[in-house]
Amino acid sequence: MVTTTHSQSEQHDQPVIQVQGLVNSFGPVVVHEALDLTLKRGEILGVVGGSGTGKSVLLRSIVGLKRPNGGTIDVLGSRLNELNEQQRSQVERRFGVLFQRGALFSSLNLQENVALPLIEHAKLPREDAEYLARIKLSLVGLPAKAALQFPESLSGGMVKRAALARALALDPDILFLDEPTAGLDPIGAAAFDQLLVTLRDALGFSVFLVTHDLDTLYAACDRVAVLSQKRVLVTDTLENVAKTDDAWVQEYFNGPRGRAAKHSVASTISKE
Ligand SMILES: Nc1ncnc2c1ncn2[C@@H]1O[C@H](COP(=O)(O)OP(=O)(O)OP(=O)(O)O)[C@@H](O)[C@H]1O
Repeated sequence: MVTTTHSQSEQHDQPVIQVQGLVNSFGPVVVHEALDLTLKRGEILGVVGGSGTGKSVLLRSIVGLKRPNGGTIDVLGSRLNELNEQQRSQVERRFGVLFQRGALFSSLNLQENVALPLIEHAKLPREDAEYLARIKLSLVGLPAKAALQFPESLSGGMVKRAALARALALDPDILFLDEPTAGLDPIGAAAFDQLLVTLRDALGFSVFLVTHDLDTLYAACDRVAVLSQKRVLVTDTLENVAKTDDAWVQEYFNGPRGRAAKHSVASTISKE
């Protein structure tokens, strides 16, 4: 059984992530300046913004892959920059991460791929880890026979599902997804969005979701955070964000693609 250590200071009604005054730069290039962001418990937060606004850098700062140049990041009741390495890895064990190019290992079949974090981090014996891996693979809607298949023999949608199963291997409290529907056809992308919502409802994790996909925002996100001008310009429901007086927001949400995504969700709801 996988167990997690919950911080005693963690309160149920606290946000699971609170970023305040975040600064990130690479040499002279300042990416974030006084950036604030909150992820509430159990929500799916869509993080959007123009290319190069720092969505991936923000994700990487929170999961510990980029050390911020300033500000604070509180995750699950712990202030990250005050933790020692061991405390930090305990917090990070409660994350599930699916990177855009977060490829599976091509030399391992799906069950071995998903079992890997269970063997490495939860120290489970291989047989138990692979048994749990098969459960995770079925949780994301893959047929039993897929467990023994190798990534290269599968469709893009199936690989994405398997990568999601791996991100869920350690029963994370927070799932980080970077462009999860990139490269999928619209039907595969819609199925992935639906799966994400179903799993969130069933398992109760919180989701930090970087995306360019307007359909995903409409279909899966409870709130949307817009990155612009080195900070989070606005975080609100999609309806309210779309009313924000900002050129990029207006073009993105109320331009032709935004209107099409809105219409497509409205017609799906009316058919239900
Ligand atoms: N390791 C790095 N070294 C130097 N600059 C970097 C590094 N990583 C990111 N950057 C810069 O930080 C800025 C933000 O990058 P980031 O990848 O977070 O943008 P993004 O909003 O995710 O973009 P996109 O939507 O195109 O994926 C860019 O100007 C990028 O060139």
